[in-house]
Amino acid sequence: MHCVRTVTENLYWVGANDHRLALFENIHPIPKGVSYNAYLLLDEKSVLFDTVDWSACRQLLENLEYLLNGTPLDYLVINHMEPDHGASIEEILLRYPKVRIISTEKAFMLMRQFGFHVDGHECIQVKEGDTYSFGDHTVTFVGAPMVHWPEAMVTFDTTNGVLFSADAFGSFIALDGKLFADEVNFDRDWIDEARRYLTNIVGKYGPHIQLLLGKAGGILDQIRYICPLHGPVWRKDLGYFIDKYDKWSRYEPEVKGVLIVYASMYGNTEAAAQALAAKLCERGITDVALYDVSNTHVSYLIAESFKYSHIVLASVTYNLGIYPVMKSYLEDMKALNLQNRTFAIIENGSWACKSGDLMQAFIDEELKNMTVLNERLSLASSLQADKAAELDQLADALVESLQEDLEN
Ligand SMILES: Cc1cc2nc3c(=O)[nH]c(=O)nc-3n(C[C@H](O)[C@H](O)[C@H](O)COP(=O)(O)O)c2cc1C
Repeated sequence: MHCVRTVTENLYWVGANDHRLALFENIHPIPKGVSYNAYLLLDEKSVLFDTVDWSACRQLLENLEYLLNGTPLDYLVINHMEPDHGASIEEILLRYPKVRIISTEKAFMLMRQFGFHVDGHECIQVKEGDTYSFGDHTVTFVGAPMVHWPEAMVTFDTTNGVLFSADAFGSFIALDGKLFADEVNFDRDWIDEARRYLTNIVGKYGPHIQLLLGKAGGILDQIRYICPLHGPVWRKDLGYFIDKYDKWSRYEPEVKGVLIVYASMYGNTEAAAQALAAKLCERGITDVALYDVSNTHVSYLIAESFKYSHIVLASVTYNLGIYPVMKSYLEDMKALNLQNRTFAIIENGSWACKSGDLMQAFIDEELKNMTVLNERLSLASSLQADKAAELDQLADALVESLQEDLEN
């Protein structure tokens, strides 16, 4: 049975939802699922924009069969061939052998690498600025390399103002009947997962997103719909989401507040993290989030690190090193290019405390444009009363730095 939604006149969402996949890219938990979006335009010619993951192929085929109603599929536009969108290409080619495929040179190369068997079908190679008409609708193709693979492009329909934005403006969470961002409470229920999607999947490529935003900026007044490959379609308040993307891709914090991430085996470092959180709240800084690095998947920590302006790292020393899970979180920050944050450090050790110096060195040497506050809290096994003044100094320094940020 088909399951489709109308985007706008003659344009349909023909994708599917996935609640079975536990790990996106086999690494990021998606407890609320994900959607694979594909779109069908019924003009003089019929055009399918992208396909879906192999697990959702059957639903896509039923949706196409219903809407095409016995007529052929004329074109398949592949904006992004990564297997969660491109895996069903081959099945489409088998079912609709006369379909012409439109994509970039690199995408065709990668399709062949992945064994999608496009040869023998008409492959139309397009590049930045090329246009194509399907009848009433004329589209322009715009390169979007590294958002999120090198072959990616986006397609803009100049007739109805629809931007097929590939992985840009996507989000985790299955749609489950809803299609538009204005049909959900996005700022309450979706923004955290949208941030987690963007920062972990494409976070490394901020400058490439900026490039794409620059291109979109030139036609902003013409864009009426943003149709991404995951998550809801945007038709209202586009500026809200574009502004988030702008901040994330410039590595600018969204919130002047404090993220505290602690690594603790027996609870003493955790107690110091909790005491600091209480001191901050007592000083009126209530935008404080606290996480145990050991039981929080790093994708959540990365998303929160992109959100907050200040990050406190509290770690035990472990075999003369940083606690391994904390180290891995720091490595992820580096891999995803996080910049422009202010850090504070709490260290703990029972006989040879090293974690503070090591974390400081990592931030200074491996990360870009970071500041580390001088006020470090050093613990010998547990937080004792004689450290009360140091704890206060750390809280004061964080408040002062936040206030400086707020004034700028
Ligand atoms: C396996 C293991 C290795 C440790 N290695 C060190 C070390 O190299 N240097 C040190 O000063 N403390 C070391 N510690 C002590 C911890 O850094 C920390 O002081 C202690 O676990 C108390 O903090 P917690 O309650 O937050 O876990 C180690 C503890 C464990 C369990």
